[in-house]
Amino acid sequence: MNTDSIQDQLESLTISPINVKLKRLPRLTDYLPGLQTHTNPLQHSNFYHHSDNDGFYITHSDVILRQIVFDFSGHFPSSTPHLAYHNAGPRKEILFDPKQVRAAIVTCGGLCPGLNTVIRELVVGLWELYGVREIFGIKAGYRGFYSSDPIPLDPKLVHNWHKRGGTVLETSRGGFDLKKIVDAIETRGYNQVYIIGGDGTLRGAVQIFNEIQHRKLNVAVTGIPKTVDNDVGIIDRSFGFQTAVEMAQQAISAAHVEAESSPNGIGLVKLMGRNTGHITLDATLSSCDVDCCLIPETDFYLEGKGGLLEFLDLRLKENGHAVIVVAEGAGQDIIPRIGSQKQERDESGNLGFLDIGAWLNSELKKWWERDHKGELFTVKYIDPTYMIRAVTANATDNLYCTLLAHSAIHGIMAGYTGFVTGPINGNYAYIPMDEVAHAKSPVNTKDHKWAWLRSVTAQPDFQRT
Ligand SMILES: Nc1ncnc2c1ncn2[C@@H]1O[C@H](COP(=O)(O)OP(=O)(O)O)[C@@H](O)[C@H]1O
Ligand SMILES: O=P(O)(O)OC[C@H]1O[C@](O)(COP(=O)(O)O)[C@@H](O)[C@@H]1O
Ligand SMILES: [Mg+2]
Repeated sequence: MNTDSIQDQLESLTISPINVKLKRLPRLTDYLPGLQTHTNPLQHSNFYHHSDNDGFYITHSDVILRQIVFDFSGHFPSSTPHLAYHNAGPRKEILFDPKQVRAAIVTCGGLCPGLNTVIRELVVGLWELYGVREIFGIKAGYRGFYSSDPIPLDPKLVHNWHKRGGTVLETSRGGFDLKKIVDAIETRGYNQVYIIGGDGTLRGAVQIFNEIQHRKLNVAVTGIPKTVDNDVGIIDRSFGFQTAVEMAQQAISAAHVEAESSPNGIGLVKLMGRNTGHITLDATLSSCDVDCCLIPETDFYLEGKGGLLEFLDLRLKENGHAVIVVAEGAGQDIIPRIGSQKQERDESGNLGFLDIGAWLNSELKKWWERDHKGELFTVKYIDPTYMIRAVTANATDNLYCTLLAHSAIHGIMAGYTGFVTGPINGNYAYIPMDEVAHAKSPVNTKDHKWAWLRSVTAQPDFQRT
């Protein structure tokens, strides 16, 4: 169909009913049917003006479609159901009496810019929007539930936390003991649990939620997805990611300056990215200084036709310098392991990596010595690791963290449980927690963005012919 006829067709298109499948969210009333409802205290707030039909309150029938891009040339609407999620936001009726709420907040896993903003906004939101007065911080990750006393939190205490990197509550890996955690939740009398963490944390949160249901406790659990690597699926992107990309760019700029300022200079930057190359990819695309971007989602090799060394040889001849950016999880298969060297795991069970940056640095030097002995050459290796995540969130991420925190509060107050809040197509949605805990988000090397990267760098595709 040509463009004009599609235009004509769209001008008068009637869409027949779309086949939508709404992702059901667990609610406390699923297993505690007698719970009383309360009017949302925002109804009496001086700051929020709302009437019944101004759209301020979100109803259970307000949904967000997962897929918003369609092919109108005959495939829409299809018989395959379109997934939909509940829209986040305040509900007119809530399932908690704010005076009875005892909220617990915990941060788990690695750091990410914006953690303190989420904590701050959970505290301020619970306190100011709903009038909750019992809010507790759990120290140092999951183990804090059973191994230390909680920290009472209030808006005064947290007022400037968004200006600090890291997490004031502290975090840790490992220490997940389901029975001890749920026992502690029960004994301490928490009835709202806010768990901020990545895929591992969310898998633990699903178990906590299941155990709470099993014990029929009046406790709602929500997850707030945190990952500097942006490797959690379904949501548009994770908080802190943009900030990390900005920081990564500083390292790339420095590598570029160093490389440009030496004959045959190579700038080599290693960035975070355990299983995904999102930070590396976005930092490369936004810097425009990178000659080759290496990520875990695609293999690469050094020697021979179409390899990295041949490519660098050409770039150095053409430009006199080159910049390589590599994600920490890339190239793990090509680094030789010494003897019985095993891949170690951290306390959470995540595989440790061989150092791709240090290995490339040494291989590049060996290559030059072998093939270009006597010619000037330098590699400047920059490994900013923790510098890209141990910073405060930028303005965009701060705003994002605030909306996430408030959305999580509204959802829990409405009696939803076992859910995660996150943006889908730019709108905040409530998503079943077990779905997010298992959804990955690799870089798609078949899509337009990766093709764009390849066109910007003109790097090899590393497909051996
Ligand atoms: N499959 C799992 N089941 C229960 N708890 C888990 C699981 N995976 C990780 N955890 C716990 O979640 C916390 C954070 O996990 P980790 O993988 O370190 O970070 P992240 O949540 O950022 O992925 C740790 O306390 C860890 O013990
Ligand atoms: O903090 P650690 O244990 O040194 O871990 C570093 C890892 O943490 C990350 O920043 C993020 O990992 P998580 O999302 O699992 O917390 C990875 O990019 C990196 O490999
Ligand atoms: Mg993880």
